[in-house]
Amino acid sequence: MTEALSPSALSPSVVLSGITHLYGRADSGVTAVDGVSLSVAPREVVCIVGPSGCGKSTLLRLISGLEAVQKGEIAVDGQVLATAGRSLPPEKRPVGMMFQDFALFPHLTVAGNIGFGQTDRPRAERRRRVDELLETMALTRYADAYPHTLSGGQQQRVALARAMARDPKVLLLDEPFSALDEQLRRSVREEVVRIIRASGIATVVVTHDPEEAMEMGNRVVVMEAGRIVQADTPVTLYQRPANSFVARLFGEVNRFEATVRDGQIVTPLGRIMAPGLPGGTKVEVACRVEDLELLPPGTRPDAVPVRVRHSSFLGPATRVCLDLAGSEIHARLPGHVDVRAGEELSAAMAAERAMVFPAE
Ligand SMILES: Nc1ncnc2c1ncn2[C@@H]1O[C@H](COP(=O)(O)OP(=O)(O)OP(=O)(O)O)[C@@H](O)[C@H]1O
Repeated sequence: MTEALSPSALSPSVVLSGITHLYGRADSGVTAVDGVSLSVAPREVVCIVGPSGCGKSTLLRLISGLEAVQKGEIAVDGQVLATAGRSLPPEKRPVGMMFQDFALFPHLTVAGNIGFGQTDRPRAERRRRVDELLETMALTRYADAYPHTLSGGQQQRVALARAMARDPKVLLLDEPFSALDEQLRRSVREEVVRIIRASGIATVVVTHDPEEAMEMGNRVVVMEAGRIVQADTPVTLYQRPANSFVARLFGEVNRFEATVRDGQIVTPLGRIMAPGLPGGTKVEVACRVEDLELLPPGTRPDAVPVRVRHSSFLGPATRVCLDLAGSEIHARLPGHVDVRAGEELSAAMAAERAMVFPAE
């Protein structure tokens, strides 16, 4: 099948409906994607984040056409690209893809790389688009250079330009910054986000780095074992995670098992009001390490005694490991905090920010 299958009334942008994907045999294979439905609005940048093997790359490969859809439907800009057994080939899809290793052609110049694969356009138009992209990416002076003579950040921009060259309706970026070192990554990331937002192309970014997802995405989709666990804005994901896995993905937490009694949950760090939860319900209480306050002993009635095990200065913050009645908890305090191993302190939890989940 080489032509579009049919227009879909549902899809203003990218619409994935009920996608399930299995590698290998039905009885012994791996379900890489398990019933995923997701829409991406025009101009939206959606980041898919999750641990290794959760199915992120498979999802991108399905949208780009590198993998055939087995179950469900993929539509882009109102055009159904793939359903089970029927698929538009990758080169016919209005999709631009950028890979983690950039995958530039070493024997082609920068301009050659950007213009590659646009044979369906008149030469003059192709040239104009390449020039335009060279300018957008601040690469005009490198037009005739070969990829190996460029820095990692410049190569990144060439790869992005190539992905954008055919004016795709959707851009797919798979771990776009993993080949760059930490320092370069931050500045290149800002630059790439600026270019993508200015282009207005709906974009799906796959990353295993939650901070990267929060920084880039209007919306962040958290995947675990082939399924979407939560899709929300970065602020909502951080403040109201759907479960303990999501809470832990976006920052270090202290976790306690507890049971609801008379509308309250008693934790080693104090009481939390839990109106509406029936008595006897087993729960997990999670408290972010930055929501723990450390005070001199005896300063507040709601604080509990702790002893410092050790601390690490991390630059913007100090991470303190504490003994709380024989178990270990952690606090993260802004700046440099001078605490010593063995020091007695008291710890108070910001109860209003504590998160309560069903016990696992
Ligand atoms: N070609 C393949 N053949 C068999 N199994 C595969 C294949 N590609 C991926 N898988 C399996 O499918 C699951 C999902 O893989 P996928 O690459 O989509 O995950 P991911 O979230 O992108 O992981 P990573 O962050 O490590 O790239 C994994 O269990 C993986 O081992």
